[in-house]
Amino acid sequence: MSRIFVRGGQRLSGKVKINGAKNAVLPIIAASILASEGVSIIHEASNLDDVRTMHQVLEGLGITINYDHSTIKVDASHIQCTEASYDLVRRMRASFLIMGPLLARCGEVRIALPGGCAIGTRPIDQHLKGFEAMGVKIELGLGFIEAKVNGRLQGAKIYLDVASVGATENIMMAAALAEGTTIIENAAKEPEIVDLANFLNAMGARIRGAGTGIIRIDGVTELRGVEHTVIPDRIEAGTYMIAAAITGSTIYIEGIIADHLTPIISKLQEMGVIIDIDENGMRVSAEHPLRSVDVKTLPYPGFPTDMQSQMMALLLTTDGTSIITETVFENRFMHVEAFNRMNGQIKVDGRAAVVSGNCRLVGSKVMATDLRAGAALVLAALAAEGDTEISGIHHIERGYVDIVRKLRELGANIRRGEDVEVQEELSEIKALFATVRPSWA
Ligand SMILES: CC(=O)N[C@H]1[C@@H](OP(=O)(O)OP(=O)(O)OC[C@H]2O[C@@H](n3ccc(=O)[nH]c3=O)[C@H](O)[C@@H]2O)O[C@H](CO)[C@@H](O)[C@@H]1O
Ligand SMILES: C=C(OP(=O)(O)O)C(=O)O
Repeated sequence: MSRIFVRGGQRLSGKVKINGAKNAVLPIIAASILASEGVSIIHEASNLDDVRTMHQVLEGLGITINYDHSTIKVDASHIQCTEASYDLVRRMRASFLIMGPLLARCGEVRIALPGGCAIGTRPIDQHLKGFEAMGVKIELGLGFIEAKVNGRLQGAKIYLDVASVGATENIMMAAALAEGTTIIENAAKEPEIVDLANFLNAMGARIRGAGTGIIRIDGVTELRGVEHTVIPDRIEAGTYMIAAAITGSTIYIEGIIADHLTPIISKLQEMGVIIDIDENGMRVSAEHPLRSVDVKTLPYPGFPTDMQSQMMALLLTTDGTSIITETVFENRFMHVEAFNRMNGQIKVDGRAAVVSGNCRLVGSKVMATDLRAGAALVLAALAAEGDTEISGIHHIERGYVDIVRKLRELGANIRRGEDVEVQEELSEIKALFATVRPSWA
């Protein structure tokens, strides 16, 4: 099994370039299903496991899709199948985002219930509530959903009980081809939603208000493929900002939209990190000790839950005690156990974690339990004394392009490799077989 090995204690320096946002490109690929003519050309489609999974999902629908050097081309003029297999959908929650586009284009879909990171129960009731309001009949089978609409989807007024990113995206895509107007109230405001709306509008959709709590979609009868460049990944950028802060280093982060990073920038500044923004990126510079701060995760423009575990790694090294409150997902503290194995002192009480600073992090064998938890362990390992071996790295590879190479280029002592013990055992077995001659030989 592959592992990431880190020897802590190196200062970082130099420049790192941010790739296209995973959470923007996935809905945009799903939205390309809506184009009944023309080819959608999507640039900055990061080379990530999740993007490859979405590629396979569309291929499974019989759509022509081609992925080459961060550019995806989708020709969805012919859709041969409206079913998404359990095998693909369980791997990645965002595959569920094909439901809205398929309902709008084909009037039916059969899709497995979604999987993804183990960070909470993650229901889909708000997606389904939106589709039902638009006239869709939904049947829940064992692990499957079957949905159908007679004729076109009907525009509706939909109030989301929680400002769900996925539900906002799924409903917005369905509504783009619906008859009449759809209004989504208490919509999510994340930058990835604005990027999706920009893509849809370029395709011919009529969407207003994306990025605010009320989105109005006037349905149109057809959409066409267009060319689009995905926004930079604010969570990848935030992760490298913390890499600089946790190692007391100065690095330059290139290719960002600073506005999307406001909640992360202001928290880090509160801690004493110096951030200089210019037109190409930002210089992040830190000297220890940094100040401890309290953090509460919230939907955008609040502090992102996808940065909570990375922030926890940093708070272990600051000068006092901090409280982190996770309000978005009910089970997103799985990384605490691994941090405590590295000599961290964190106590969890419901949705709050009390993080003791001034911690002498010590290298250890730890396991990534989800994508961001994995990234946070890499960060903690950069600051720890000695060697850390991180398993479960398939989680990290879902969402970070070349994290090992990028950190090594910044000066980190980090490599990706196979588990040494397993390798040693394998070579012993190979050596044993080499000495055994079968009787017939
Ligand atoms: C691919 C993608 O973009 N993933 C992001 C997206 O996930 P995702 O779109 O799954 O997250 P949501 O915004 O939907 O979830 C937010 C909260 O709403 C709840 N909920 C959601 C839908 C629903 O029908 N009912 C319901 O109760 C969830 O359980 C959760 O507690 O937004 C999350 C919150 O910023 C991020 O952590 C994920 O990285
Ligand atoms: C939780 C995440 O992804 P997903 O919604 O795909 O599980 C994430 O990007 O941190």
